[in-house]
Amino acid sequence: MVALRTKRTNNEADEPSSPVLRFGADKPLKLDAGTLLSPFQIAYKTYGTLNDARSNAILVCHALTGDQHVASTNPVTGKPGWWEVLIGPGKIIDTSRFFVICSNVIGGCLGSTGPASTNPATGKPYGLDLPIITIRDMVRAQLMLVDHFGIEKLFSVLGGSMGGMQVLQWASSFPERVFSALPIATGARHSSQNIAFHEVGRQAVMADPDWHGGKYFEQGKRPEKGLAVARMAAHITYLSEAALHRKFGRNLQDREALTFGFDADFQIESYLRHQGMTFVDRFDANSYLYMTRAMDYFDLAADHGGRLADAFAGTKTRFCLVSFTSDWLFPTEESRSVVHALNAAGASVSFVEIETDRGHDAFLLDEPELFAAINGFIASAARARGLSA
Ligand SMILES: CC(=O)SCCNC(=O)CCNC(=O)[C@H](O)C(C)(C)COP(=O)(O)OP(=O)(O)OC[C@H]1O[C@@H](n2cnc3c(N)ncnc32)[C@H](O)[C@@H]1OP(=O)(O)O
Ligand SMILES: N[C@@H](CCO)C(=O)O
Repeated sequence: MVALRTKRTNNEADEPSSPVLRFGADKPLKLDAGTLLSPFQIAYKTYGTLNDARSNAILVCHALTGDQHVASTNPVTGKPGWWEVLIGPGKIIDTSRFFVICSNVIGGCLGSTGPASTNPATGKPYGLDLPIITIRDMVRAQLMLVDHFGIEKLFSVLGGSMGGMQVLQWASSFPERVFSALPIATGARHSSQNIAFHEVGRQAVMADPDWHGGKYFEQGKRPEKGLAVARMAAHITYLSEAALHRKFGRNLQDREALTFGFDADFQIESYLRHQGMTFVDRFDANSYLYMTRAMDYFDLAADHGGRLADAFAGTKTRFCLVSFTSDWLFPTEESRSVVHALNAAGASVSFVEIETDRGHDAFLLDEPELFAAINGFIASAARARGLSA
């Protein structure tokens, strides 16, 4: 695998107490694209201890640009784990009680096989020669990891956004392996508008002359400008108009007056430039193409003859769906249609819509109502599973 940039460090060396582990399956991964991925590797982290009955495992699925560093310092950014507010000893997902697994998805760029990995056929990075990866492929790979642990049934699978898509895919493809499921700020398909935004981002990457048809590593280049623009556009969709107004309004950035030029006069411009610049330090451009494509292709109803309820036929999994009022990327209607389908399938399902102006990325923030919903759902599922408090 090609190292992304100087900021990237050796994960294991950085965190001896909580190392990134690597799993290499001894059989190939059958991809929806019709080919086999072999060999392949999953980078993952675990927190807590698997009990003797192997009944306390929680799989956390990350979003578009997330990673396995869910509950401990991210060695690439030096920031806390992306759900460290939620997961850890004594926290809502209490790792002194549960065994938490979080893996970097296939196609990603934090240690699992992705477009920056070496293609065994050429000895060079795959680039666009990596087959398209789907949400179902990601889940099939995670299943091999779960099998590797000898876990028959996951106590819970949870995640937001693209993580929520994986949760729904798990519950649909392997219902007997999932006791409870918590899909947050997600939907059973990617909408036309969402595909449109992703296409803008991909075109920004591909228009960067440093992209070189995806073979930029071989040229010693990276399409940083294109990727930064892609992230800037995408980042707007993770927030809400109300939150942007509240945080930035029309405030000027480090100046008293407009400059009558194209510098970042406004705070919001400066903020977006910052989001774009910091993103390219931690993410690979080709991975961004693959991750966005995986979300675009996701359509659980289409995989079941157009009837979403059939994706969950006969399920015994307990579900809790969560949406946010200001999320215009995955509006509440998307969650509600999953709830309707689960009701039609006779599933056990609860649903919470949380009032907030923080938009789609509210699931990554300290949202008391979100935490209360997760806490209540996990506690009730744990009682039903016979896991003592
Ligand atoms: C689910 C997973 O798997 S994790 C996914 C990967 N991670 C992410 O997507 C996180 C990136 N997303 C974000 O940071 C999102 O903005 C949020 C919504 C989650 C964070 O929200 P908040 O905590 O409210 O942070 P906020 O949006 O204000 O951004 C803070 C950053 O903007 C910077 N910033 C704020 N105002 C300005 C400004 N006027 N000019 C320049 N930079 C600014 C801050 O310095 C801070 O920078 P840092 O993150 O490098 O420290
Ligand atoms: N902001 C998050 C969620 C996007 O859906 C991410 O980049 O993964």
